[in-house]
Amino acid sequence: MRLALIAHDEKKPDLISFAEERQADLERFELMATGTTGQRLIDATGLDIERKQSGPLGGDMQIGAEIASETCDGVIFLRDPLTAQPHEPDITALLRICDVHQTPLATNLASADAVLDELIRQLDGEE
Ligand SMILES: O=C(CO)COP(=O)(O)O
Repeated sequence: MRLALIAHDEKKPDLISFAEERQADLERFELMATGTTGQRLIDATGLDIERKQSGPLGGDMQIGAEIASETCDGVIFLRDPLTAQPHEPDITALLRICDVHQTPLATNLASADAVLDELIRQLDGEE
């Protein structure tokens, strides 16, 4: 099962803490991330993560393409709701394509736990 991890700059510390707390669970997935998020997560946890471009350079669109291809099963995207992003259209497109494909999407820490728990439940059912 493939999971995407993304965080805006103000939320990267939260995502790193989440990944540290849930590292054993995350290791069960094929992970992908936008560029800077991925590097920060790798540095902090050593998780094996496929890094896409940085978000403003097209990383959100690359993850959107994975969702459109049905090669990404869930997204944890800790958005910063208080800071304008130069690539807002890409962010909107990513959220939209998740809805089009019924891809589980968490946009804050509380729902990140819920989405990860559900995907783990599905993984356990597959085994
Ligand atoms: O901007 C982002 C998502 O919209 C995240 O990109 P980075 O992980 O490269 O910072």
